[in-house]
Amino acid sequence: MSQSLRLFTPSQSRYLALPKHPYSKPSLLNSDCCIPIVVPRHSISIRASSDPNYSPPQVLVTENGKGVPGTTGFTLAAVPATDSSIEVDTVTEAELKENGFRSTRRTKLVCTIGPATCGFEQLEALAVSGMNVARINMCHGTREWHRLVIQRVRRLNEEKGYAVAIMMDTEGSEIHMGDLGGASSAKAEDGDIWTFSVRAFDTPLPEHTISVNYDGFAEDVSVGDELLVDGGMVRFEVIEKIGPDVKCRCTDPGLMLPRANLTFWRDGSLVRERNAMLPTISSKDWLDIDFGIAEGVDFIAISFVKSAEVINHLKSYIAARSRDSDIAVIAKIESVDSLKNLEEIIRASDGAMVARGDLGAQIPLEHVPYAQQKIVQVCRQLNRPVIVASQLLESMIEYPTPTRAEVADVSEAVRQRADALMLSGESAMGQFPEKALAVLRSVSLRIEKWWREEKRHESMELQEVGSSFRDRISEEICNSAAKMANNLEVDALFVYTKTGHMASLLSRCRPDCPIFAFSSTASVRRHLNLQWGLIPFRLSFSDDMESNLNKTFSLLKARGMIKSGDLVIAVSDILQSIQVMNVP
Ligand SMILES: Nc1ncnc2c1ncn2[C@@H]1O[C@H](COP(=O)(O)OP(=O)(O)OP(=O)(O)O)[C@@H](O)[C@H]1O
Ligand SMILES: CC(=O)C(=O)O
Ligand SMILES: [K+]
Ligand SMILES: [Mg+2]
Repeated sequence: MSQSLRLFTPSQSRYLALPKHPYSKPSLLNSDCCIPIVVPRHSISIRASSDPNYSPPQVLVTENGKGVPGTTGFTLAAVPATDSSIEVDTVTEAELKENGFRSTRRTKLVCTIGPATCGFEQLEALAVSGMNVARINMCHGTREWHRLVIQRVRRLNEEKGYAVAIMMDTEGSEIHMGDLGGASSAKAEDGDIWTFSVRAFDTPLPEHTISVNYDGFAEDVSVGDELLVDGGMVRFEVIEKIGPDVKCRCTDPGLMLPRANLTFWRDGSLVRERNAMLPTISSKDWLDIDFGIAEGVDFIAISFVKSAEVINHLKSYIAARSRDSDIAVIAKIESVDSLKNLEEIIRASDGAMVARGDLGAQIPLEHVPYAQQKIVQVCRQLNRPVIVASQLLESMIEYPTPTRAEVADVSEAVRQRADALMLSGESAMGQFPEKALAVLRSVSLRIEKWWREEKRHESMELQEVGSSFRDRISEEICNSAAKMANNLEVDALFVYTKTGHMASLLSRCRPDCPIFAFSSTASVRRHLNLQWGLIPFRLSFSDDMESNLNKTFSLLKARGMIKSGDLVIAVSDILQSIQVMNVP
């Protein structure tokens, strides 16, 4: 058994397990890592250490969770890289082989994971259907549940070659209802009287009672105010205040979901009393952020961002806590303040989300489409990925087909060339998560195909973003390469990038052809998976572009993903250059 073991470390360096052999090259191991591998009948996990003084890495062979006697004492030896040392997922590979470059999907897809999708097979089904990023919402579920989902996504990536990134979304401290004492929803009927209370209740809650998370609630509201649940899905009128209890009459009936957001309005405008002073990141959020850092999530999305300051604060916190981590911070634009400070917030962030659910509760609904367009545009100008989120396919929580209006809404976000579209309830707790994802995918593909059929190049005038001279050179190279790619109708752009920056600059140009982005770390590869038009590959490359290109061509040709004669433009941040060539 041991002679033929092949181990893949997280960085995909290759090692062979040699039984009872001197530990020759400890420095080749990356870091303290645990490598789960599966061989017939046995599941093996290996602990390796990069410390040269450390005794040979311990190998523990387990079967059904129990150690197998006589199987310790393996050591590791490096194996030269071979043909398969390029990493891409099987779905992309099959798509490239079958349909060619041009038809690959450019718009990325984010799925909120919930009870409907947290199983390994369900997560795998989403990955097969095109999920690029898995989102976990810290408003719901327990820490153990979140950890399990993260582990499953990791396993999927390791075992199947996907680069599904993990996004953790904070709860934020705006006003919301409690968890309904465990009920999945509560129905409010026309004329019903409900009590909204800041008291701490034991479960079960008294009938027609909703707990509210914000202590100042009962003082801030006034009799006559209109109380909106989830941005108006259900409406109440405040009729009486009795200490911590606020009695309300339902004026617009509907279904209330656990932890639904609450806003109150007076004389037609949103009331922001002391709740305007609530911190963007609550003490619970900080604990969740610590959890996210410890678990090494790829993105942390911050709810109800009001200013750039909170983003800067969080970024320095992350940097201090985890020296090598590259967790990206996504600003959720879902409040009046975030719209006021839009540019500086986006400049400070690594990306943004148009969180239309709460945004639509804070500004009049008819303002939301313009806000969306504006946020998408600003993000594009400042070279930050942008996600359009919430209610894209809301009816598919219950029904297997979307409404025409929903399809039109998805199309509009694709037409705006947002980087990514997001499913919320549709994938978290809906009845048709895979069907909903399939709709996002097919609508994206259809719109993108129209652009090609009509030869409609992207025409947005892009302002300069680079600050240093070197950055400006990279930017000019990418702008020119994208333009050349459109004019010469090349098959693909190749970009070799250490940090991912050069790939994002190409993506920003929204070229007609797909962008093959080669990076040497799995983490950069996952981050690139949120950006428009990028097909992220993991590949170790050198400073010699000639040899990088030859290596890539032969690896991709061997796997049938490109063929002789394909026209390619290559750029890199190693050697600032543009090369145009046919695949030999
Ligand atoms: N981990 C989870 N466990 C249980 N239900 C969940 C979970 N995640 C999401 N849901 C359900 O899916 C619905 C939609 O998810 P979504 O992430 O959009 O949350 P939300 O409550 O609308 O808040 P947000 O404004 O943060 O998006 C939730 O209202 C909840 O009912
Ligand atoms: C996604 C989210 O937080 C919202 O739409 O409100
Ligand atoms: K949230
Ligand atoms: Mg929200």
